[in-house]
Amino acid sequence: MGEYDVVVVGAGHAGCEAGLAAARIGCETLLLSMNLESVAMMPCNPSIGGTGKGHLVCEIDALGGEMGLNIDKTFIQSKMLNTSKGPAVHSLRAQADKTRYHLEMKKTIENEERLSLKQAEVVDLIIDDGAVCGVVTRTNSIYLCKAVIMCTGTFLAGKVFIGESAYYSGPSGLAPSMELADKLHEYGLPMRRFKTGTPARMLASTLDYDKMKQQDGDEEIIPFSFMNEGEKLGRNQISCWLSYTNSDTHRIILENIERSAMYSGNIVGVGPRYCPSIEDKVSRFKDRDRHQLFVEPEGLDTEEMYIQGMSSSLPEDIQEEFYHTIPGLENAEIVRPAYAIEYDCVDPTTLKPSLESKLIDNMFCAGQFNGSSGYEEAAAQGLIAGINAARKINGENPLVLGRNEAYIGVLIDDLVTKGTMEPYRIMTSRAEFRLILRQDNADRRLTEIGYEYGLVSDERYSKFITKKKLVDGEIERLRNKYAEFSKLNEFLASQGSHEATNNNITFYDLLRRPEISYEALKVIDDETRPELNRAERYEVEVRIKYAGYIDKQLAQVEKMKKLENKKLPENINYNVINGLRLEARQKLSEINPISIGQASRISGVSPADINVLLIYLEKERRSNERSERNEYEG
Ligand SMILES: Cc1cc2nc3c(=O)[nH]c(=O)nc-3n(C[C@H](O)[C@H](O)[C@H](O)COP(=O)(O)OP(=O)(O)OC[C@H]3O[C@@H](n4cnc5c(N)ncnc54)[C@H](O)[C@@H]3O)c2cc1C
Ligand SMILES: NC(=O)c1ccc[n+]([C@@H]2O[C@H](COP(=O)([O-])OP(=O)(O)OC[C@H]3O[C@@H](n4cnc5c(N)ncnc54)[C@H](O)[C@@H]3O)[C@@H](O)[C@H]2O)c1
Repeated sequence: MGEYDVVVVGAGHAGCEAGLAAARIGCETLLLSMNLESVAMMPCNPSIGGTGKGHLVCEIDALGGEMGLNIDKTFIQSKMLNTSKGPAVHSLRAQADKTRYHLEMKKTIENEERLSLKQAEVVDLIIDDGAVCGVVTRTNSIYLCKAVIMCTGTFLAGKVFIGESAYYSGPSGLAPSMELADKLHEYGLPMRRFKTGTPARMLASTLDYDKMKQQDGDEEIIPFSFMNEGEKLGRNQISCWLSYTNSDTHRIILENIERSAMYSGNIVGVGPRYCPSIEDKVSRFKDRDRHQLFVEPEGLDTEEMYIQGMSSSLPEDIQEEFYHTIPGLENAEIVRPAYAIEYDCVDPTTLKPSLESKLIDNMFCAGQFNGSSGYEEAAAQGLIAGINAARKINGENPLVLGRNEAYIGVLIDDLVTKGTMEPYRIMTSRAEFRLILRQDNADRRLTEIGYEYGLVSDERYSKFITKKKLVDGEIERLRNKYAEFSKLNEFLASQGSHEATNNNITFYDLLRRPEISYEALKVIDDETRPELNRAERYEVEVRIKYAGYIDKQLAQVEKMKKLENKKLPENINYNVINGLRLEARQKLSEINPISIGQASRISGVSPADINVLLIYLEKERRSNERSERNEYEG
């Protein structure tokens, strides 16, 4: 039916980024989805971002991906979370209009040069000499290609559970992908069974809003994309609502717990620890007398409300009973019941850091297929898989982001190095260099890389360079500029700064005081102060206020880099290296790390094993040097 450079299987959040990235880099790309209604579909929470996830979206954007731009077009409420904590964990979260999010992404894909979107179910791969070179669809069409990107999400052998009922299905009543799942097992890919769940949806007009607490978005809109300015994006259009479970809710759930598919033993898949079902929360945290839940509109043109925090696999009659005990939901009409879904995914330790399979050449993998959970995690991997499929075709080295460069680096390194026994969710606590991996500096960390790899447009790049120059210039100006002594102590007192000074002091040092903001300095600053926008002012302030901590972290990064730069050859035979423990030999052979740094993060590889590897590398280096010299001399 056709020949392409890249075929992407699945047009969820991973597949959309993968397809766009490969096409933007110059590959003729085909994006196949079982159903075009599932393009960038949100089968669960109608929101993008949140703790850790907001960071991923900013990074995707800085590299030239689409998720940030798409949510900026379609958000209906925006909120910065964790503002009472340090800037490292500030996380942007936006409610999306679910349907508009899907339609806007579909439109972007439809209008992208070199990218074709088609509805088709892939049922098999064509593999020649260990490398994938095409796909076969249910209607026996064959598409040949140089690389395939697997992004099948929760559809692969999807099975839905509601109480005692269980049936094969994809999410939201869509068809599951069964044949492809069988083929992947046949090809010997080590597959896993994971599960996830979603709460009920309720009819907005049947809720009692007087009994719930209104949750409005922020006054000031902060965009996800570095290309946008908040003031131009529109405003918050909806409210969310906060309510709580109570002892009646918990009693009903506990009395019927055996009827939950999770507890009856029907579900074999492992669920996400950090998005537990309400059954899990009530049974695991028995001392808690209530759990909070948010009622969130799914869009502007629908009456459906999402009940965040209350996913379940209890039967429908029990769902009716326990949801109705919640203040505000007493008379709620359930329009879609909560359900759990089990699906197949691959063991991510069988992937290289480029996201290419170690078992089938030219097959790249991304998203829920790799054992992660979440739209943002999926999109981040999709982007990298798209870039690396294109680079492999062009004979170039893959893009592998370090743990010090991006949350995307942390996410992929965790998956391919440590593996995961449950759906993996990103969290700020998973990153060791949080203070340098902030949302606000994602452009500084990644836009040049995106430009070099061919994804960032000239327009984005020049916007970034202008911002960089402005911010760096302003920091330099503040470092060299002294406050006028006659105005100083009066200013300090006005800011509640008790530490008066008898010395001259620079604006830079003034700004290091926690109680003094960049904005406040304006009154003692003169006309040389440049006009900065919100993002630029924020970056200036954070970089000065946290300079000490940031420098400390950068020094740690330098240490880590030494280990990351010590590359391990791909064909190393760990079984013949003396001194390695048996477990280390097995794990190192399985993961085949690319560097000493990656090796040191494999569970089961001890510091003593790392020393053995370092000695081995040094011996190899000397022996290579000797043979080179001998060759030269003789
Ligand atoms: C019930 C439920 C609850 C969830 N809860 C949340 C949540 O609250 N928040 C959250 O962020 N994430 C949640 N998730 C997970 C979230 O949906 C995924 O993490 C995210 O959508 C994964 O993106 P993806 O691109 O990997 O896969 P998906 O979005 O699932 O997309 C898969 C795509 O692959 C296509 N496809 C599959 N097989 C084939 C085939 N053989 N041939 C052609 N096309 C194929 C599908 O049509 C679809 O387009 C939930 C998922 C479900 C179903
Ligand atoms: N819910 C599930 O069953 C499930 C299953 C799989 C994956 N996930 C993952 O979970 C993420 C969604 O997780 P979640 O359900 O924990 O929600 P979330 O990550 O969006 O977090 C919700 C939290 O956001 C805060 N919040 C602030 N303002 C809010 C508002 N107006 N409305 C709602 N919450 C507000 C609250 O602290 C609340 O606890 C997805 O990104 C996905 O990765 C969830």
